[in-house]
Amino acid sequence: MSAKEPSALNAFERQVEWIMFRFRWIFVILFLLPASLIFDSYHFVRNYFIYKLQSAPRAHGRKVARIKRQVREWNESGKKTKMCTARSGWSTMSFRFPLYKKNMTQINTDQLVDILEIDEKALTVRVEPMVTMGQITRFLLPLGYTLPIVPELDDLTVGGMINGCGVEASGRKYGMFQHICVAYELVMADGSLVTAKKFKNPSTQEETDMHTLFFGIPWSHGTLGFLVSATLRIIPCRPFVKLTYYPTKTLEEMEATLREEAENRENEFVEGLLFSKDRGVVMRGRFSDGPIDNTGKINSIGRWYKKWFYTHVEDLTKTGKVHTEFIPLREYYHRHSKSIFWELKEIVPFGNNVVFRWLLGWMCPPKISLLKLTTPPTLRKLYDRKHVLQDMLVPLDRLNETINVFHKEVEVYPIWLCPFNQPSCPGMVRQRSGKSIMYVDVGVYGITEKKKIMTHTKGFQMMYADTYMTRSEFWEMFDSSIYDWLRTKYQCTQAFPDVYDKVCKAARY
Ligand SMILES: Cc1cc2nc3c(=O)[nH]c(=O)nc-3n(C[C@H](O)[C@H](O)[C@H](O)COP(=O)(O)OP(=O)(O)OC[C@H]3O[C@@H](n4cnc5c(N)ncnc54)[C@H](O)[C@@H]3O)c2cc1C
Ligand SMILES: NC(=O)C1=CN([C@@H]2O[C@H](COP(=O)(O)OP(=O)(O)OC[C@H]3O[C@@H](n4cnc5c(N)ncnc54)[C@H](OP(=O)(O)O)[C@@H]3O)[C@@H](O)[C@H]2O)C=CC1
Ligand SMILES: CC(C)=CCC[C@@H](C)[C@H]1CC[C@@]2(C)C3=C(CC[C@]12C)[C@@]1(C)CC[C@H](O)C(C)(C)[C@@H]1CC3
Repeated sequence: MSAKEPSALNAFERQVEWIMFRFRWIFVILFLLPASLIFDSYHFVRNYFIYKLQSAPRAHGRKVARIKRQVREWNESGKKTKMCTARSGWSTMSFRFPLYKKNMTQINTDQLVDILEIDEKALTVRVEPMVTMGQITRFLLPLGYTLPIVPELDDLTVGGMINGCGVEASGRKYGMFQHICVAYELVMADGSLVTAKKFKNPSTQEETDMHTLFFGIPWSHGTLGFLVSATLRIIPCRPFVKLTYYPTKTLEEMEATLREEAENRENEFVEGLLFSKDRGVVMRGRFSDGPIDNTGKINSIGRWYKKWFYTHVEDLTKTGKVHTEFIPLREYYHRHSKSIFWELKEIVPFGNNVVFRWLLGWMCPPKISLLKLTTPPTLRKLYDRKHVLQDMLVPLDRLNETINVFHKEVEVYPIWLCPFNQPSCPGMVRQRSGKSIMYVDVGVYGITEKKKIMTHTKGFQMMYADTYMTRSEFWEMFDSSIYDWLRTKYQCTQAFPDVYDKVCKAARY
């Protein structure tokens, strides 16, 4: 790790920065909360009608034909620049704006926003890539199904979760988002439409190729082709999660409890939160029909007047006692949305105050995309210097070591701990042990006075976060064997940038 150079700001600039940071809530409350509500209501009504009219499956063919035509036109016009999606930088769920988009041919995938079909026999759902997590849970839960993995923030998209990556507390059982995918429909660089999927015993060259492509897509950030639909596994669910909180008093106890619960086959969800290096809580959840056996009460944490989830958890750790309660399933899935993990406290410092919650909590949270769109450059610079955003995926036995590094270098709490199962299969994220290994996502998000640039860390880094790696460090972390082969086979080198050129610091503002 190396220290970041302090930028030379004069006293006036610092004051402007400080005022913008401290009083951003005025703008957020007056403009962004109502705008977010209008935006979400519009999409809710639109999706409702599309669902009722059942028009999405018919429209899908037309949308795909349009994308194929755009790619063919790019081929015919001499392949002057490389291609990327036309999704605007401000609407993506990462801190940075992708600079690379300006100089590329943008292929419009923005209309791919619908759920296409549910197959209750095969237990799958077919969706377009711009479908969001909030949209999926709203659709599936009333039917008694859920995705095995629902990454927290409502606006995360299926395309982002597959081409980037997605983790959630059920990862202990199901792995990462890519591991619940059954098939990808892709428009390739030559304008052809292919379906990449897993074959038990690929028998033809075509099947072998599609099998390999299936493993190559996750983490490739749209540098192999355009995803136009994905078939995802679904599982039956129940209306509540029975959640038990185990407070821990040392890092060793946290690691041991997290491992024990993550390896317990009866658990559906396991997640940890560290509030200081030693003090934390492990939460284990199981599907449930509610408090029929008097083992706890219902806590509707998603209601507008309820405290932010992580503060509720912290209060429970202070009692030092094991606690059990029942949380409605959808509210559990989106438990970190209302407070944007713990980021909203920097933006609306009194957002968790009981009066604010009762009066305006129903409009929260502001949409991340609108927050991003309206972040002035001055504030971006401040976040650049003082804000840490890191998700490190490390084997669970490295947890202690990783926390010690984060504690020494940035000391930001809470820290999010999300165990997930990493199978030994090919792809960019690769462990070659031949068996599945329990990993943990160590998520560090927040303002710090001690910001350092994380360069040498063992494990895998999620690429939406702050990355300062060189090209060689990047390819030391990720496995390029399938990726390079697919890039050559499908003429991607001329059509798309290399994944490093999309995620490195220079490519993002
Ligand atoms: C010069 C060159 C030529 C190539 N030619 C071809 C080719 O003709 N056809 C082709 O398909 N690929 C080809 N590839 C890609 C090749 O499949 C990958 O590079 C290779 O998979 C990585 O090598 P590996 O020894 O680590 O094998 P692995 O990646 O471990 O495994 C080989 C294949 O087995 C399957 N597999 C392995 N583990 C699992 C698992 N847990 N679950 C399900 N499936 C699994 C995957 O499909 C994988 O592609 C080529 C690569 C190179 C560099
Ligand atoms: N719980 C979790 O796991 C969380 C995960 N995240 C991270 O947030 C990131 C951003 O999410 P989100 O805003 O939804 O996604 P983005 O729009 O940021 O997409 C991420 C990448 O995937 C590519 N991509 C997206 N859709 C397609 C498509 N249809 N075809 C080809 N490529 C595509 C994009 O390519 P292009 O550059 O061409 O647009 C981009 O490089 C994710 O990658 C994830 O890692 C963030 C918060 C929580
Ligand atoms: C793997 C997991 C669980 C990741 C969670 C990531 C979140 C904490 C990230 C994703 C998007 C994110 C980077 C964002 C921000 C905070 C951290 C977020 C929410 C904020 C809201 C911080 C304030 C900034 O001014 C700005 C609005 C630009 C960003 C937007 C994106």
